[in-house]
Amino acid sequence: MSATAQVDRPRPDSGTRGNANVGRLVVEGQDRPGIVSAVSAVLTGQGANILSLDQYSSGASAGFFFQRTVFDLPDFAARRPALESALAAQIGDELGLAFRVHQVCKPKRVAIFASRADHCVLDLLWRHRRGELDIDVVCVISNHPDLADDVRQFSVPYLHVPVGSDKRSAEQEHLKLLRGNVDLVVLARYMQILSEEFLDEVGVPVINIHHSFLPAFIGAAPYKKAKERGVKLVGATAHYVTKDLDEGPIIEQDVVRVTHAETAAELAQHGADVERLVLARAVKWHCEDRVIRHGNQTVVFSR
Ligand SMILES: Nc1nc2c(c(=O)[nH]1)N[C@@H](CN(C=O)c1ccc(C(=O)N[C@@H](CCC(=O)O)C(=O)O)cc1)CN2
Repeated sequence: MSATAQVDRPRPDSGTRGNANVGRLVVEGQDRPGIVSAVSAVLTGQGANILSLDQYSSGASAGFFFQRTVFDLPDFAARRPALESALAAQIGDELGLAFRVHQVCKPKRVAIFASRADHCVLDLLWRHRRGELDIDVVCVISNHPDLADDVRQFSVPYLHVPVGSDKRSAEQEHLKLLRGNVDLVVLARYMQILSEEFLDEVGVPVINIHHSFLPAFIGAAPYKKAKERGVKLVGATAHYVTKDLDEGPIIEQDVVRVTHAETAAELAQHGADVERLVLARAVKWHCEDRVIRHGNQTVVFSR
């Protein structure tokens, strides 16, 4: 590992990072009275102490319920099976809700895809090196060789998988590298449209940063389209990837003011800062189990 990568760096005091006894519980489903009480009863009944709790109900009648709970469970690994069994019985079977449990000290394994633009992928690697992203960066995969040296400076494997006319063969190569090895794929300005088959086969969420304030300017060259439209704001959108281009559930967005005097290239420069920040927020929130997908929308329990 390079010398710079070994430099002590301030790590945000998350309070729970690396603590093997801390877990996160995400619960979602049809809303009804008493869910918060029932979830709390299961956790405390299994010896857990609730550290924080976020909850949202989408509406009085036929609404949906979403909850994220962080808890401390001594001897977590040994007691997790009993906890999940109790949740399955009392939250799943009795209340008809879906749930998932995560152990905080096991960061999500992330593969980052990039093409030629460096700002988003290098920003994620820089934030990871600084300790701002509690993730395990498994590799960077790109359809171009351009970024290899920059990425390898972060002691992260760089895998060049060219994409020609036969996109599926490239995707098959991707799947060999990813299947079973990652929990999340991040498209950091990766400029290839992923097939529906790939999205089904990769089996984990895929997050993309689109370089416009969706739903404006879907598809390629959004800054050129923005310049032609005479916009006064440019922005970026991080969303989950679906077969429908740039139509997936939005996780985070932001904008920056621009003027008539700026060229499309200058709009892109302003936008790049927003893209980096929006993608980093989305990756951080997803990997902290703060984002719950619901149809084509998301509930985000951000700080
Ligand atoms: N199935 C999906 N794949 C991708 C999505 C998505 O939402 N669903 N988002 C894009 C990212 N993107 C804009 O943010 C984007 C990337 C690429 C293109 C495009 O037209 N690509 C061409 C090839 C361009 C090239 O070779 O340089 C293509 O794939 O034919 C449009 C939008 C990432 N993938």
